[in-house]
Amino acid sequence: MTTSSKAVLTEGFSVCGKWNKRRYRIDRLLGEGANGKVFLVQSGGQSYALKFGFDAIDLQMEVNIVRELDKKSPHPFLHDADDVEIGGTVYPFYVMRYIRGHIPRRYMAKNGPEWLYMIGLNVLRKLHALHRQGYVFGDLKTENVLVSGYGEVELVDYGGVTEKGRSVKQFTELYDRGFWNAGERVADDGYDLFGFAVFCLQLAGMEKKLEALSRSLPQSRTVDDLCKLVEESPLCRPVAPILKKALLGRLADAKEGAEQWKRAIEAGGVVPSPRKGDIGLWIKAAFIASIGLFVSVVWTMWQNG
Ligand SMILES: Nc1ncnc2c1ncn2[C@@H]1O[C@H](COP(=O)(O)OP(=O)(O)OP(=O)(O)O)[C@@H](O)[C@H]1O
Repeated sequence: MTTSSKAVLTEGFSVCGKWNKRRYRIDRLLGEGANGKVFLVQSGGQSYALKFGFDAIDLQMEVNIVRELDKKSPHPFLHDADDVEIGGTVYPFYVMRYIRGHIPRRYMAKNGPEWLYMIGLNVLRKLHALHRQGYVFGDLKTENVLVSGYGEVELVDYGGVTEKGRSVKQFTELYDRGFWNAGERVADDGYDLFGFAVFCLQLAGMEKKLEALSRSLPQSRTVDDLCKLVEESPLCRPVAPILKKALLGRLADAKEGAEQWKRAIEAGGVVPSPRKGDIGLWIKAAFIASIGLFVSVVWTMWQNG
């Protein structure tokens, strides 16, 4: 199988799978990383995210992981995996649920920095769910988290997901425990929790200082410097003890992290409240959902005589 990053795929272009014969119309580019390009596509009146991989083997490994995780999920993430032939070259791709959301920075710019607390709590809960299945996310970073609604989060990019106990296969240096001389690059709960603390520092306005520290000599990079950044950041203050424990590997797991985080933000009175417009939307959505439920109950009763 040959792959290339040079495939020119633009709006309006249709991709038809070589094996499954499903057709996807490209709407727009959602994002691009080191491993592939992700497009918003339409098929059968539904929106999906379609990822073209730059490396066929890496993409296949990613698909295998998503398939494995889907086995225990009530909402499957993977929709299709196939190849497409364009101009005589075969490109592998997979199609997944489209996540409507913004990267945290954009969400926080729109809604306020205090949303860091809700986003953080929900990321810890997502990590806990993944860890319970025996995997570590690996490449946790701000680009791989999408936020919507009341700070709800979804993790995207399963390329770094690694079975516990193995070497982390895909990571980003800035978030990597090994890079900061704070532990091994081995998939355990603490690896993701370390990345989570750096993720929070990034969102709490410490990105320039983090970048500067990351340029220092490898032997002089220490976790103590990261702990100092936590102390320096006013936004981190209510959750500082938890972030420091995450950096120092002193949290038992993401569940403990989430419980402590929740208590800290409640005690600190920093739980963000939804905007008025959003409350209205929720009430409307709940009302519509209850009508739907009522109609389906009446329908079922009528069907059963
Ligand atoms: N299911 C999805 N729904 C919506 N947007 C998505 C989805 N999957 C990916 N994206 C967007 O596409 C971007 C790139 O995707 P992805 O991270 O999978 O690519 P990558 O090449 O593996 O990236 P990296 O270099 O970070 O490993 C993401 O940051 C996200 O903004």
